[in-house]
Amino acid sequence: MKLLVDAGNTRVKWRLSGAAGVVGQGAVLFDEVASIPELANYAQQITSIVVSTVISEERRRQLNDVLLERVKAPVRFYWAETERRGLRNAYEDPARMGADRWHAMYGAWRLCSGGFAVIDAGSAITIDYVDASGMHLGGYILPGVQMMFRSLRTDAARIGFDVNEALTPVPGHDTGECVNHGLAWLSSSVSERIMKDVEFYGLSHVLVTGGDARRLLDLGLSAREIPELVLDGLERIDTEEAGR
Ligand SMILES: Nc1ncnc2c1ncn2[C@@H]1O[C@H](COP(=O)(O)OP(=O)(O)O)[C@@H](O)[C@H]1O
Ligand SMILES: CC(C)(COP(=O)(O)O)[C@@H](O)C(=O)NCCC(=O)O
Ligand SMILES: [K+]
Repeated sequence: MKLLVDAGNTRVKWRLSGAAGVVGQGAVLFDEVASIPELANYAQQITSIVVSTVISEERRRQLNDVLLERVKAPVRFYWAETERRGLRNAYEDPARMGADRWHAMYGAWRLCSGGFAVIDAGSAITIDYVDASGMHLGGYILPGVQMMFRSLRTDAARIGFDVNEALTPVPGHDTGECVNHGLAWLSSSVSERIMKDVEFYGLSHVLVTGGDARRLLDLGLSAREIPELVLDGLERIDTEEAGR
């Protein structure tokens, strides 16, 4: 069995894959990784651990140690690349790109024929466009919704509000509404702009993933949600590398 891990800045998404397919998968906070039941239950059957991560080097080492305490199997980390099977990275220095972005793009590349947009609504929101030839046109990095709520709460003295994540992008009549509706309005504006870009670049597919994907969909993004797109791309890459 193979344990696949997508360790983002908020949650660690994991998948246990066996010969017959997915045995289990889930998402936990970083500090909860040690308590994933499948790690203990399948420790003897896991023969490799495969990781895509964007966390700090210190946390990467901690994650590596937590996994190895429970599972005696080789851990392999995969990072963003210049090119793979026709998908070409726009970054001059691909090592600077978050591994999750490359793995999500690769998952989409293997899934779709034609150009596509990939949106990963996580701690940060990433948007990447790839044309039908596999050329990465480039992308955007935006603060995620929790990051935006936190910044208002910590950086503005007189803004007190309860987060209710109302999905009503209409003008607010008090501080709480101005903040909650404001972020809904901003998210709906992002969704609308993505749809305009998709038309402008002639892309055929829009894929969305991440913990806040549903929010963007509810605020107007017309896209196909693939919750485990990063893990899908990571699994394909590891399978290809194993076959070399
Ligand atoms: N159980 C949860 N715990 C934390 N965040 C969650 C949860 N469910 C949904 N979310 C939302 O998902 C976002 C994190 O998405 P995720 O894709 O896990 O991020 P990352 O890949 O950066 O770790 C948070 O900003 C939050 O709004
Ligand atoms: C932009 C990100 C923080 C998104 O990560 P996440 O929100 O999923 O934790 C991550 O892709 C990253 O650390 N990127 C490095 C910079 C870059 O991609 O150019
Ligand atoms: K992510």
